[in-house]
Amino acid sequence: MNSVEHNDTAIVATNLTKRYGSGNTEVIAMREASMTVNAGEVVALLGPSGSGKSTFLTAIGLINPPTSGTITIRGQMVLDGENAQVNLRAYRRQHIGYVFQKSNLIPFLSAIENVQIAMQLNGESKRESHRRAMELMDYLGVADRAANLPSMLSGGQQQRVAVARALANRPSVILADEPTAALDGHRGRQVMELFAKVAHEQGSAVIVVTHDHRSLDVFDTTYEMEDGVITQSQPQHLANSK
Ligand SMILES: Nc1ncnc2c1ncn2[C@@H]1O[C@H](COP(=O)(O)OP(=O)(O)OP(=O)(O)O)[C@@H](O)[C@H]1O
Repeated sequence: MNSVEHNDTAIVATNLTKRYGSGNTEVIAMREASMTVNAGEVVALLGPSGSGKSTFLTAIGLINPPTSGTITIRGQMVLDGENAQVNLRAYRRQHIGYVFQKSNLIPFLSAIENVQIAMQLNGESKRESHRRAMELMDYLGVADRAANLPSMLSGGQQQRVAVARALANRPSVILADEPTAALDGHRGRQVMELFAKVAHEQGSAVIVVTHDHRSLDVFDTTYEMEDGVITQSQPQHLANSK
């Protein structure tokens, strides 16, 4: 058990700053960006292209550490600036589900094997991982493509398999970078609703970077990023009640 049963704060990002390059070519992609997400909360992060959203998400996902600032997940500090406080690879595999802008499926594995492997790496049996992968793919409307290689699926289908893979280990943190960009409006909304359902039912903390303003009512909280700075927008339920 982790050390946090008493505390429902899932993610605390404090004053994250990220500098790429140096001297003339230095880019400050995040400036003292902070965000707290509770277990069971689903959050949208909006902002123009280049504002730093992917940089923020990959920092929380323990893929691209910040230059400075701290990230605490489930009560445990995992990154202090660039310094790892845990085994990042193992931590990521167990606790974080990540959906990238592109699906990043393994090209030589079938769709269902791509979902199963996430569970098998965590020690799940072949049989149980197959059962859960099928259940998730069914839920996402791609069960009939289970045996196909990613190259035989449409972009939207590949992305739905990637969402299934991210949910497979019931992670406590789910991060998605424009997961619905390749989907039509209806499917896109379904995926957003699925994230909200997983957050509310499973207690995961979910952050979704999105440009899709049509589905914002699905989210508990909306943040905006501009020039590397994050601000919280008006709480969604208040905006909706106008
Ligand atoms: N590896 C890198 N090296 C140098 N600069 C980078 C790197 N990655 C991102 N940047 C710069 O950091 C800034 C923030 O980029 P980031 O990808 O985080 O923005 P974004 O809001 O996710 O954009 P988009 O919506 O277009 O995906 C941009 O100015 C970008 O050019």
